[in-house]
Amino acid sequence: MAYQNPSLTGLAEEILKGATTLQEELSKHDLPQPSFVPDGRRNYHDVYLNPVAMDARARLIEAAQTMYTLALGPADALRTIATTERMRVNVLRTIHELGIADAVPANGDISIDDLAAKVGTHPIPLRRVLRLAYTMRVFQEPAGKPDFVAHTPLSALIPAASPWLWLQLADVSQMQASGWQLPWALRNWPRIPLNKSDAAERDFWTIIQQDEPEGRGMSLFTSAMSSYIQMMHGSNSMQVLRGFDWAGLGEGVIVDVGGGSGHISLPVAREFPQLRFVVQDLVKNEGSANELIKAAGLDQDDKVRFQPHDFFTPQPESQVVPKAYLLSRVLHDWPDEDCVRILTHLLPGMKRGAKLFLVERVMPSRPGEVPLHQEEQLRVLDLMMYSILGGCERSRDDWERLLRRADLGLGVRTIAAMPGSEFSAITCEILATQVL
Ligand SMILES: C[S@@+](CC[C@H](N)C(=O)[O-])C[C@H]1O[C@@H](n2cnc3c(N)ncnc32)[C@H](O)[C@@H]1O
Repeated sequence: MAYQNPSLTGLAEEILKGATTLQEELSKHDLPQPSFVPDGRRNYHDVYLNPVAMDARARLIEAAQTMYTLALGPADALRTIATTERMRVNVLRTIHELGIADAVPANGDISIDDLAAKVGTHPIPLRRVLRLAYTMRVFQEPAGKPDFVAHTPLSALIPAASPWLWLQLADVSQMQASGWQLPWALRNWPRIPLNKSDAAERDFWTIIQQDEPEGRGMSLFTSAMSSYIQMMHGSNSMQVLRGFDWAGLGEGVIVDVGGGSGHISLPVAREFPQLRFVVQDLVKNEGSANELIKAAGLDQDDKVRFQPHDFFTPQPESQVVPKAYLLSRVLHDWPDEDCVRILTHLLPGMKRGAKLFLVERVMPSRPGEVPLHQEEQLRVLDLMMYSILGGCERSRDDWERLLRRADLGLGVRTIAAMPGSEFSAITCEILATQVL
C-alpha cells in the first residue's frame, strides 16, 4: 500500500472502504462489531482466517494511520512521538504496577477515592493518571458519574496481559532502559544497548534470573511469552506449526531446542502421536516444564520429556538421530555469530538426515512490501531484539545467508507464512554436500 502522495479525501475514501468491508464481514458471520463497551471485542482472532476481513482491516489501519499523521502535521506528530508516547507508557506502567485494572470491577464502576484506597495511592495524582488513561481509551468515566471509573475493553485486557506487561514495563527486564541507549550502541557496535543500561554489563538471561526474587525470573519470562501469544493469536497461536510436514516425518523424535516449558511441543505431540519430543532448555525451566508436561498427560512413555541442555554445547551423545530439530523463536534472540554456534551443534544430526524447523518472523526485504502498521510492529520487535539481546529479525535472504555461514550446504527448503500468525514455518535441511 504505502501511500506516496496521499490526499485527505483519498485516504478518507480508503478508510470508508476498509471500514465498510470489515463491518460487513463481521455482520455476515454474526461476529461482534468493535466498540468501547467494557465487554466489547478485545482482538480479531475470530477473523484471522478470513482474508477479506483481514485485508480490509489492514487497509483501514494503514489509511487511518496515514490520515492521522497528515492531520496532525509534522510539528504535532513530532511532539506526539517525543512526549505523548513516552507519557502513555508511563501511565500504562503505573496502571499495571499498581494493579489498578484488577481493582476496577469487571462489570460496574468504582469511585476514584475508593479505588485509591484499594490500590494504596493518593486520589489526587491517581485522578490525573486516570484522566490521561481515558484519552488512551484505557478506562473511562461512566456517563453521568463524575469521578467514577469503569473498564473499556483495553483496560479489561490488562490483567490477562499482565505477565507480558511485566516483561515490557518492569524495571527488572531493562526493556525500557536499554532502548534509551540506542544512540550509544550505534556508536559502539557490536556492543548492544543493554550493555550500557546494566551497570554490571550482564546479559538479559542473567538479569532476569538474578534480579527477580527467588529465581522466579525464568518462569515469569516463560509466562510472558505464553501470555503474549495468547493475547495476539489466541487459539490460532500454533497455526504456524501447521506449516511443517509433521505427518511426513513418520515415527521418531523431535528435539525442541530452547523449548522453554514445552508449550510449543505439547500441542503437536497431542496431534501426532507417532512423534516423541525432547524439550531442551536451561535447567531453570525444568520444574515448570515437567509440571506442564505432566498436566498435559504427556509424561508417560517419554512422549514428551524435558532435558536440561545448553544449546551452545554439543547435543547429548546418546541421542538417537532426531527427525527434526525445532527452534521456535530462538535464533532471533542472538546475533549471527551466536546463531552459527547454535546451528553448528545441530549439524552432525542434520548431516544424518534431521531437518531443521524454524518458527521465526520473516522480515520484508524492502519498505512497503507489507502494510505500514505490520512493518512498524516488525521493526519494533527487531530493535527490541537488538536492544536487549543483540539479536535481530531476519529477511529470507538473511536466513539463507545465516544458514550458509553455519554450513555451505544448509539452506531453506520452504517458508510457509501462515494466515493469522506473525511467524512463518521455515523448513531447512542440508540441500547439498559441502564442496571445498
Ligand atoms: C524466546 S524463548 C522461546 C521459547 C519457545 N521456544 C517459544 O517459542 O516460546 C527463548 C528460549 O531460549 C532459552 N535459552 C536461552 N539461552 C539458552 C541456552 N544457552 N541454552 C538453552 N536454552 C536457552 C530460554 O530459556 C528461552 O526458553
